[in-house]
Amino acid sequence: MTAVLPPGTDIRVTDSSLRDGSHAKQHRFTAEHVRSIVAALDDAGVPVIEVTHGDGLGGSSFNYGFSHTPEQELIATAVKTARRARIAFLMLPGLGVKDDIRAAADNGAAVCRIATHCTEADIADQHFGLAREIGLETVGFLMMAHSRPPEELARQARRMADAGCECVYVVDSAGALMLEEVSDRIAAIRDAVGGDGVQVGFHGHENLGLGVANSVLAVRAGALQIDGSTRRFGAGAGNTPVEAFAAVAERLGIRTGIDVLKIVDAAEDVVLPVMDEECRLGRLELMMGYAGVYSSFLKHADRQARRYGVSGAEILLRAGERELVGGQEDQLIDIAMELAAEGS
Ligand SMILES: CC[C@H](O)CC(=O)C(=O)O
Ligand SMILES: [Mn+2]
Repeated sequence: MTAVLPPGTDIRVTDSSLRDGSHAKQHRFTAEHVRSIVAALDDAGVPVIEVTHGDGLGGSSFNYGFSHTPEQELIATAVKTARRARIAFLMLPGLGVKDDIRAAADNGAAVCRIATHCTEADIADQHFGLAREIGLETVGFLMMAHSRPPEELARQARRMADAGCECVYVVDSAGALMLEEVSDRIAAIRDAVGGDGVQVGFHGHENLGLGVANSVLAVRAGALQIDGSTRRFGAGAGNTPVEAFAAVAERLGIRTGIDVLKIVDAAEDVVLPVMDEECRLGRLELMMGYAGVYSSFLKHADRQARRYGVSGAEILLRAGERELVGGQEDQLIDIAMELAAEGS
């Protein structure tokens, strides 16, 4: 079932605080965190709330970081707590498997979001197929979308749509896309798949401070689904802040269905207290947007910089030059060792 926009809205917002924020929280979410955040977002009218380990189903591991609480328990808690919102989960084929999708559906999740690197949509064929078969709504993530031109993303989007994806997202994993670079990508995908009723979405990060502006341009180019995280609770400098986006959208006449006063209270009184530290646009975060590095590499790069006594910014610059993709976090160690050997 392609996402039907909630009555009286122009677009649908998905809040990713309890999934992308898992990177910032080093995957230490508890059931109580999920209960309090879902209750507040649901009350503010956020229509979709994503809950999973930061790296998706099956992400709890030595490489990515172990979850405090099993993610299926967190998903079940979110489903029990939400009165109106649909609960979504993320999965990266290979990290998560089809049985994980079945388990999330059994726990009541309604939206299955499947993420691949933006050149590798074909690895998700069977996962979209299964998700549709068991009645889940499907969303596809083309990650690191800054790294490929609009026409290539459009070809990958076609592949996802043919496999059963109902909304293809341009995912600015590195927070590196700037303004028209977003519009052009959204428009190319909309032209490629929109005729078949497939929607287009945008997932932004704040590493260049452009999350809200990029999201507005995405809507103007035809995106019907927009991601954000309340209080920017996400990887890197965080995601497009839902409360700021809701306020700007309202001023621009774009109806999100989110109550601005309630979401700013949720940001301040409920989400902020759960964060270990506020997501900020500091040196390393900015460097991720500048160099085009996966936002979820932030904590890993920072850890290796301290361990080897080298510059975190230099690590990120090299990671950008090498076009590292998700799953290659261990190469940050190699880069840190190289820098240490070079004495820089
Ligand atoms: C590792 C999954 C990743 O965090 C998905 C995402 O939110 C992104 O690429 O921005
Ligand atoms: Mn993200």
